[in-house]
Parts: sequence; structure tokens; C-alpha cells
Amino acid sequence: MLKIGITGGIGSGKSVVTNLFRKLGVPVFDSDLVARSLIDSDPVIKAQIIEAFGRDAYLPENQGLNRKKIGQLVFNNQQLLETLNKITHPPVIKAAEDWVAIQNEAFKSKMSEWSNGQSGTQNSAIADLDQAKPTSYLIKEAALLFESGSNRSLDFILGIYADKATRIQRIMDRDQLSFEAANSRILKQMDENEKMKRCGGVIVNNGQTLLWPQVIAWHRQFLQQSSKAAVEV
Ligand SMILES: CC(C)(COP(=O)(O)OP(=O)(O)OC[C@H]1O[C@@H](n2cnc3c(N)ncnc32)[C@H](O)[C@@H]1O)[C@@H](O)C(=O)NCCC(=O)NCCS
Ligand SMILES: Nc1ncnc2c1ncn2[C@@H]1O[C@H](COP(=O)(O)OP(=O)(O)OP(=O)(O)O)[C@@H](O)[C@H]1O
Repeated sequence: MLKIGITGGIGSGKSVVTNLFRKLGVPVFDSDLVARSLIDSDPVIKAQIIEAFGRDAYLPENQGLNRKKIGQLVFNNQQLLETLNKITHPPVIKAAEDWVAIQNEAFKSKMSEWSNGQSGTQNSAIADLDQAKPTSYLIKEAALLFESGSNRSLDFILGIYADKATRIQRIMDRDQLSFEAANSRILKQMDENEKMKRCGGVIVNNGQTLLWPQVIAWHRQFLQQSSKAAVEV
């Protein structure tokens, strides 16, 4: 399967956009969600976090990481952020690799079922529009795709762009953060224009440009790109 990365700064709308791709049947790996689940449940990661941040890094009674406390610490201290990244990024990258392998296997078996159901000569352009045909690409969504180096294992990176003022307002509303706290999170990530320059394409999500037409256009392109790749193999 073709591997697409979706990235963008905090509050750019990655989750909103990937949910639209999900509606089109595209499998999506959500790095934030997986990081959250590993941090709360993996005993090795938990032990490393406790060693680095102390026992009260976790809430009592198995309520998981004290996200508020750790967030305040790491987004105000580059060294602590790097410590947390060193603990969490390798297992999230490994989980993504395992997930990709599972998706590839599932795709192969769905494709063979689908091909068995086809009769006669196929027109590939029509076949690509067949909604029963398994989706031939997958998406990995991550805020830190370039920062963590996981862009290297992907075939194409799509950036989600929203200007800084819009992103700050969104994070303040969504996470109940002050302007300063929202801004300090933004400052801990790669410069947004630099990030977008490194992407193969960009979806603009500034609240004025409709998302669906952009998502559908990229969906078509990824389907074409993946069937072309399959023919060339
Ligand atoms: C620091 C933590 C506890 C703060 O939790 P909180 O619930 O407040 O934020 P949440 O996890 O929902 O993240 C919100 C956004 O913050 C940004 N962010 C998260 N972690 C990082 C980081 N290490 N560096 C820069 N930005 C980050 C991302 O844009 C993310 O989407 C949490 O983000 C965390 O555990 N981060 C380490 C894991 C990680 O790097 N996740 C990112 C994907 S691999
Ligand atoms: N086009 C939009 N119109 C209105 N609200 C939006 C739009 N795009 C995103 N939002 C809102 O902005 C907030 C941030 O969006 P989202 O969670 O998708 O961003 P994200 O890039 O995944 O952020 P993070 O890096 O923190 O995970 C959410 O509350 C979301 O509902």
C-alpha cells in the first residue's frame, strides 16, 4: 500500500482532515492516540517516565499520565521535552511499522477477494472508482513527522496548513489553554512554513477554504498513484 503521512502544527486540523479520509474508507494511524495509549499502559515506558519525571508523573489509581503537569513541564523546558521524546517516539514509530505491516496483509487478502469477484477484462480507470475496491493507500497522522524522522519511511507527505493566529485560537478553545501556553507549544514545534515547504502537497484549513473538495482531490491522486505503483512493481 502507498504510505501517506499527514502532518501540520498543533491545531492545524490534522484530526479533522484525517477524519474525512477515514469516511472515504482510508485506514489512519493516529500517532497522538497511540502515544497516549502506550504511555498509559506500557510498563517499560511507564517505568522510564517515572524515572525521568518522578512518581507523580502518573495520577493515582491507574488514571494514567498526569498530562496537565507533564505538559506544563515539557512545553516550558526543552531538555525535559527531549527526554520525553526519547522515551515515547521509538515505541510509537515501532507501533506504526507494525500497524503498516498488518494493513498490508489485510489489503492483500481483501484485494484477492475483490479480484475474484471481478469478471472479464478490467478497465482500471473504472475499477478505481469501484467503492467495493479496497483502498490502496494508508495514512499516518503525526504532528512531529519530520522532527521524529518518521517521514523517511513514507511515500508522500501531505501538510495541513492554518495560520498561527487561527491555530492559537483553536488550541485555546479546544484545550482551555492561555495564549502564552498555546504559543509555547507552537514554539516547541518546527516552523510552520518550513514544515509546509518540506511537504509534497498542502491542504489549507484556515476556515475559509472548503475541506471536502481538497480531500477528494488528494484521495483521487493517491488512488491513481497507488495503482500506478502496483502496475510498475
Ligand atoms: C506532553 C503531553 C503529556 C501533553 O498532553 P496534552 O494532553 O496536553 O496534549 P496532547 O497529547 O493532546 O497533544 C496535543 C498536541 O501537542 C503537540 N505535541 C505533543 N507532544 C509534543 C512534543 N513532544 N513536541 C512538540 N509538540 C507536541 C502535538 O501537536 C499534539 O497533537 C503529551 O502531548 C505527550 O505525552 N507527548 C509526548 C508524546 C508525543 O510526542 N506525542 C506526539 C505524537 S508522537
Ligand atoms: N475548518 C475548521 N473549522 C472549524 N474548526 C476547526 C476546523 N479545523 C479544525 N478545527 C477545530 O480546531 C481544533 C484543532 O483541530 P484538530 O484537533 O483537528 O487539530 P490537530 O492538528 O489534530 O491538532 P493537534 O496537533 O493538537 O492534535 C479542534 O477543536 C477542531 O475542531
